Amino acid sequence: MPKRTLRSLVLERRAALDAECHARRSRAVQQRLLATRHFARAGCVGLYRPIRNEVATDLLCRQAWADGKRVVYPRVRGERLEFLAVGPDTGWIEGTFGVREPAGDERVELVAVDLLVVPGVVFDRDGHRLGYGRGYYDRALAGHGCRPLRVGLAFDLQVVDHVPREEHDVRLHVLVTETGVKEFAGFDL
Ligand SMILES: Nc1nc2c(c(=O)[nH]1)N(C=O)[C@@H](CNc1ccc(C(=O)N[C@@H](CCC(=O)O)C(=O)O)cc1)CN2
Ligand SMILES: Nc1ncnc2c1ncn2[C@@H]1O[C@H](COP(=O)(O)OP(=O)(O)OP(=O)(O)O)[C@@H](O)[C@H]1O
Repeated sequence: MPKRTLRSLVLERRAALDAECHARRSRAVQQRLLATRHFARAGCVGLYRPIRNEVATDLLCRQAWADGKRVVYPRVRGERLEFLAVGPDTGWIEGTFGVREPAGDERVELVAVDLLVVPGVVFDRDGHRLGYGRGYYDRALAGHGCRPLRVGLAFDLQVVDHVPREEHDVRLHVLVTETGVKEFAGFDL
């Protein structure tokens, strides 16, 4: 199935989740990640501010702060993503594509991030993902090797057998859904 068809099909499925179901499943996904050694070990965690029924990240953010971890969120700058440190008092402004972005100005280089939660629309069983088709995360992560650890968050309804792949696609190390944590082969975690 072409990327665009797959993307709109899954977006439609995800949009159909009602608020209660979305909240319950988001909690389950986040609790699974919170229970991993990956989260426990990370001193700096990158999150995203959800749009369009993406898995919520609020519990991850609160737990990270409670643990004294550093938390960063992305901001779109032209074709690039920047990551900014965020605390409980950070303000948010409406950025590109309707995503809220930190108002602060404390930039953190991606090499200083231990675990990056990567948003996406469709995910497959080998760690490939499809975003909204602008390539921001693929560009940001190109050439970064194993740091940061790339973790996808998804509802099971977003996972398919095979996502069409291209040369520039950056594979995830770990995918977390409400039913499990999958660590992909080929990485030494
Ligand atoms: N929550 C979240 N934050 C994120 C991303 C993301 O996927 N999710 N990004 C991941 O890159 C970056 C922002 N990039 C984005 C790119 C496109 C769209 C999007 O909804 N595109 C619409 C068209 C919107 C328009 O052109 O006005 C679409 O594809 O239909 C959203 C975010 C950084 N922050
Ligand atoms: N490493 C890269 N260098 C230059 N351009 C890139 C790179 N990675 C992706 N792109 C550009 O981004 C475009 C969109 O890529 P793709 O369809 O894989 O995005 P996506 O994974 O759905 O989106 P996103 O990463 O934003 O969530 C590609 O057509 C390509 O031109």
